[in-house]
Amino acid sequence: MLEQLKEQVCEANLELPKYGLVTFTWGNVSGYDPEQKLVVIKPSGVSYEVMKPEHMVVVDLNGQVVEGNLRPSSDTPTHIELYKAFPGIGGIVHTHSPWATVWAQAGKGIPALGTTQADYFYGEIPCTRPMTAEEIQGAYEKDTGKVIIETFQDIDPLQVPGVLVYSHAPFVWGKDASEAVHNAVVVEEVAKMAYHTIALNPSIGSMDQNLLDKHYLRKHGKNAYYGQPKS
Ligand SMILES: O=C(CO)[C@@H](O)[C@H](O)COP(=O)(O)O
Repeated sequence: MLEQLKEQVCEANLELPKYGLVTFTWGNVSGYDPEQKLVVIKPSGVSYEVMKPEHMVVVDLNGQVVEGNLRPSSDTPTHIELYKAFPGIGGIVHTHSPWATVWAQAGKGIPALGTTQADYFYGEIPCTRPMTAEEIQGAYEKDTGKVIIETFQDIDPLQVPGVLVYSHAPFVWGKDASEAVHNAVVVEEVAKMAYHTIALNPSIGSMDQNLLDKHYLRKHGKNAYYGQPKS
C-alpha cells in the first residue's frame, strides 16, 4: 500500500514542472493513507529531474519520519495540519505558481468570475489572513496550516479545494495526489483568467449564483452526472 502511494506521490510531484507550476525545487506534493495515518511527501530540496518513488519520505501525524533516508519537505507540518483538519482529502499540493502567487502576495482571494472556476470550486478561492509575528517566528509551517484551517471555518474544503496563503502562495488539495495536482493547475489557470478579466472590466462582480450552482453541482452535486459513464 505504501509503495503504491509512494509511486503515486512521486508521479504527482513530477507533474508540477510538467504543468509549469514550479521552478527549481520549489513546491511539493504529498499523499495520505488514512488507514495507517501516514503521510508520504516529497523530500526537501531534491531536484524533480532526479526524483524517484524511493526518495519519498513517510511521516506520521506527529511529523516523525517512519520511512526514508532524506529530509521531508520543509512544508510537511502544513500538510499534516490539513490532513488532520480536513477529513476526506488524500493529496495536497503546494506551489509558487506565478499567477496564483500574485493573488496571494496581493492578499486577495480569487473570485468566482466564470464557469471554469465553478466546475471545480464552489465559489471564491480564499486568501488567508496575514500571519502574526509570533506565528512567523514560532511554529511557522504548523501555523501556516492553522491560518488555512481558520480560513475554512465556514467553507467546506471538499467544495473549495484550495487556498492562497497571504504573502506566500497556494496550497491545493483533492481526494488523492493526482486530483490535487489537477486542482492546482485549475487554480493557476483561473488566477490568470481572473487577473485579466478584472483588468478588462474592473467593475465585474462575482458570477451569477445560479450559474455557479449549475456548473459546480452538475459535476459534484448529489445528482452529479457530468462525465459519468452511461450506466
Ligand atoms: O514554500 C516553499 C518556500 O517558500 C517551499 O515550496 C519550497 O520552495 C520547497 O521546499 P521543499 O519542499 O523542497 O522543502
